[in-house]
Amino acid sequence: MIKVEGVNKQFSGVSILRNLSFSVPDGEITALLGANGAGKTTCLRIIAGLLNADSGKVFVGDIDPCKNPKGARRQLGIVGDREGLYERLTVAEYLSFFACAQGLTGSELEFALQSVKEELELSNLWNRRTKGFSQGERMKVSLARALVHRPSHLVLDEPTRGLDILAARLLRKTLLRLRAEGTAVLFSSHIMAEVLELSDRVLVMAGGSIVGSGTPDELMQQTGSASLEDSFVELAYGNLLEKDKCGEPVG
Ligand SMILES: Nc1ncnc2c1ncn2[C@@H]1O[C@H](COP(=O)(O)OP(=O)(O)OP(=O)(O)O)[C@@H](O)[C@H]1O
Repeated sequence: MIKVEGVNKQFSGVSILRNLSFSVPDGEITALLGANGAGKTTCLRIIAGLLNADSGKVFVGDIDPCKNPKGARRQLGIVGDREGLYERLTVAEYLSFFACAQGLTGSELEFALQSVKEELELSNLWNRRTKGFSQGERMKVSLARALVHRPSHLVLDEPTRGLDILAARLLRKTLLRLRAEGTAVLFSSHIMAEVLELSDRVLVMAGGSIVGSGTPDELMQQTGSASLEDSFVELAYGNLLEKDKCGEPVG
């Protein structure tokens, strides 16, 4: 389970996350939704240990990434908003480097590399240097890096960004397999069809906190909406839309 407890974060004196709390259960896929700038990436970067919260706590399993970043990283796969590939390495060298950094060696390392190569259909890219890779190819390699050490928790920031239809399908299939194996999966997205297809639970962020959570059906019931998209708009922009209707300035 991933737990976020009372997390606050400011940038240049502006509050981005305010007493943010939620949990991501094992064996479930949880979607994190929010308007542009709502703080999703900031939240995911804090869980990944790439950014410190001003206050509050995060747990990956039992581990606090602030106290034990290496231990948390072993249990966590991250697909971030910046791919950060090492362009002079081939895909095989790059993934091998990351798997070794997570403590894999010998036959265990070989098995992990082969598994990820097959599952993510990376054969045609395997011995190519990543310099010049397309966005979709870069995303596939990032996903492979996140999965190569078989983490029990997975955090993905808009993972289908740049993927073509077949690659997006492959990603969805992979996430569903990981869920069945008990992995706790958290992903951010703006694509409602994808959220509906994949998520067990949805978290809606606005104003730096969670303003709605539940299954897609529960959110629709709570807001009296006919679709998940309408529920999201109601929860994430409801106050702004009300103000707009009253002729007050928005923003
Ligand atoms: N390092 C930083 N310095 C200053 N402001 C930042 C920094 N990182 C994020 N922000 C600001 O924090 C807010 C939340 O950004 P964040 O990237 O978390 O949003 P998001 O929900 O992921 O948005 P999107 O859907 O557009 O990707 C934005 O207003 C952003 O400009």
